[in-house]
Amino acid sequence: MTKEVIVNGALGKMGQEVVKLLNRTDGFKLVSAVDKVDIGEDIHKLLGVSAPVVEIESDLAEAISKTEPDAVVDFTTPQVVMENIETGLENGINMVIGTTGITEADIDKIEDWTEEAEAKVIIAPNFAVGAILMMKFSQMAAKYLDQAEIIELHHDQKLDAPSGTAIKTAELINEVQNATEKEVDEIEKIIGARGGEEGNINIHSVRLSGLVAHQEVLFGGVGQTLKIRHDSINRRSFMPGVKLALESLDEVDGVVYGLEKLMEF
Ligand SMILES: NC(=O)C1=CN([C@@H]2O[C@H](COP(=O)(O)OP(=O)(O)OC[C@H]3O[C@@H](n4cnc5c(N)ncnc54)[C@H](OP(=O)(O)O)[C@@H]3O)[C@@H](O)[C@H]2O)C=CC1
Ligand SMILES: O=C(O)C1=N[C@H](C(=O)O)C[C@H](O)C1
Repeated sequence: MTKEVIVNGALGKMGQEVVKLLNRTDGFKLVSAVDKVDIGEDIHKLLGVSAPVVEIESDLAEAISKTEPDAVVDFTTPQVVMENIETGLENGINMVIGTTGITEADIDKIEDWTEEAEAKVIIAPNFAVGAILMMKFSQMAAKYLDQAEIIELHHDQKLDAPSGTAIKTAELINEVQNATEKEVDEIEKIIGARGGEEGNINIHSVRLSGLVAHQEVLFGGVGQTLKIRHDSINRRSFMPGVKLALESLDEVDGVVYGLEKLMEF
């Protein structure tokens, strides 16, 4: 059966890719596109996609009530993502969330909402399979190497820092690493030079035009270092993960946090 999908943030960098994914993939149909500008315009025409007209809507709740979709895919902003999830779930709609900025406390809240709504939510800070492997390998390495720092590098239009992927990676490392106390009293001569801290892990955020989404996890041990790096060189890298999440909605319950939960290891 064809899955009918709304893309929220459809004019954004990721939203556009998802619209194209739905168009080229059998079994999926875009039924509405929601964003803040170009309201009433045909999203397919704007993106140069040859497909039936789908007008851009300004309001997610209205788009849901007009189209009654099987799922909403959300790539908007950390500021509005919780409101969007609440709107989707209030209407009993399953959601696939790529937008970052969702905290552990937010997940507790979303779990409550899904129970009330009897709907499901899949949240993935990163939909690129290679990035999932980078996080998994980092967690494996952290059992054996006691020190780690993360450098995440992104395009200069990214609003949030550090990236959702870096936070999730630090959480995974913190779960298993035997953190050692720092042996020196550091003096930070320029504030922020040592990056931000998530648990025991320092995270450094680089923003430059020319970049897409990249991350290095650096480990240190006695007399050795290990570097694990992933590069998304374009946004199509995230699409197999988005497709997997949409396909998995029928099989999951409640809230799933992390694409790795849908993969076999
Ligand atoms: N999980 C993953 O694999 C990935 C996650 N991301 C995350 O996805 C999010 C979006 O990234 P990206 O596409 O690069 O960002 P963009 O800024 O390119 O796109 C966001 C879009 O959402 C629109 N928007 C903002 N508020 C609303 C709203 N209330 N309702 C509907 N649309 C809205 C924006 O409009 P306007 O510009 O006018 O504000 C914009 O068109 C970020 O959090 C990013 O970190 C990104 C890549 C991969
Ligand atoms: O904003 C982006 O571009 C990305 N955001 C996600 C994040 O914050 O981790 C995923 C990926 O890194 C691209």
